[in-house]
Amino acid sequence: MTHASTAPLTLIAPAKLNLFLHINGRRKDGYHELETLFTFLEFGDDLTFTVNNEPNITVTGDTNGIELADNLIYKAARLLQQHCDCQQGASIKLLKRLPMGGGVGGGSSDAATTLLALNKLWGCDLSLTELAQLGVKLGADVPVFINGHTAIAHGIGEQLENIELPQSWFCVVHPGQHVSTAKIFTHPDLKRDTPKLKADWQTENLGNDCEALVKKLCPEVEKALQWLLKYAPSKMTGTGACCFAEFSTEAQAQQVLAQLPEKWTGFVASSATLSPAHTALNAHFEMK
Ligand SMILES: C[C@](O)(CO)[C@H](O)COP(=O)(O)OP(=O)(O)OC[C@H]1O[C@@H](n2ccc(N)nc2=O)[C@H](O)[C@@H]1O
Ligand SMILES: Nc1ncnc2c1ncn2[C@@H]1O[C@H](COP(=O)(O)OP(=O)(O)OP(=O)(O)O)[C@@H](O)[C@H]1O
Repeated sequence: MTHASTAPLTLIAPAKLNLFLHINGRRKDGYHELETLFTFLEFGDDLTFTVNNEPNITVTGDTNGIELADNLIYKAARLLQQHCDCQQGASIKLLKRLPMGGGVGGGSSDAATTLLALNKLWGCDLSLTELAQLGVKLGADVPVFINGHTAIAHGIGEQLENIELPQSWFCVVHPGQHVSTAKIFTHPDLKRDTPKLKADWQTENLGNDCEALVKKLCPEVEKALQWLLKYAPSKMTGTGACCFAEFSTEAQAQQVLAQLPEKWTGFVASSATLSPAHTALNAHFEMK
């Protein structure tokens, strides 16, 4: 039985940061074996879902020129609808805050929030494991957003080991350049030979294997990192272009953001052990 609900539900699709990112090798299918630490930020896109009893799916709002069929929100909704043979549809409105191609996982997070929300709203009742198995078809980063917990990822990024981290504050800077994930992962100069971690790793000592190549290809990323490093330990996230500096208080992070050169954009947010999408979804369905 489905539980149709016509009241709109708004959920966040949070940003992720890769607190380190190691590339251990390349598989025959072209995908890379990774070790990376994912955390979520209390900052992201907003998605508003309104269920309808027709099977059509619409995506409106800040679609930024992405064709409906290419939008990861639409792809996620269709995938779930087909997988569950669901007769309902949805109107989905997007408020985009996350820079596209920024390394903060905006597209993957939008897809995961869509799967999480419609799974509940359409009454599909898939487990998180089943949703993650569907989600990985849309992108290697989707399962971590479905899992919803700070985690070390292995494999292509889909094998997750939940961990606890103390809360930090981050100043995230987008240096205006769009970096194609595919371009970085197919580049001959990418470092792909970092050995697997030993048990006693410390986040602060570990870097991002994509950083040297992206800095070479995108001078603005190098400049943004140099600028952030004046204030605090800083790294690039994912395949860039966003870079982040870590602080123990919000005030310290805001002080740095206030001095951001005008040519760049940025935001301050705290980390969250549990994805804010899960927190909001759990609160909504407990209230019902
Ligand atoms: C680099 C990270 O952002 C770290 O969080 C992700 O692993 C990328 O995840 P994503 O954007 O969801 O990646 P996908 O959309 O699946 O793939 C984008 C491109 O990156 C390459 N790719 C991705 C993940 C991975 N482990 N190895 C890869 O080589 C894929 O071949 C593809 O050409
Ligand atoms: N809803 C969406 N939001 C953002 N990008 C989307 C969306 N749907 C499709 N895309 C496509 O996905 C591409 C990657 O977008 P995204 O913002 O996830 O990159 P990213 O932050 O670098 O991701 P990652 O860190 O996972 O590599 C975009 O360039 C865009 O063409």
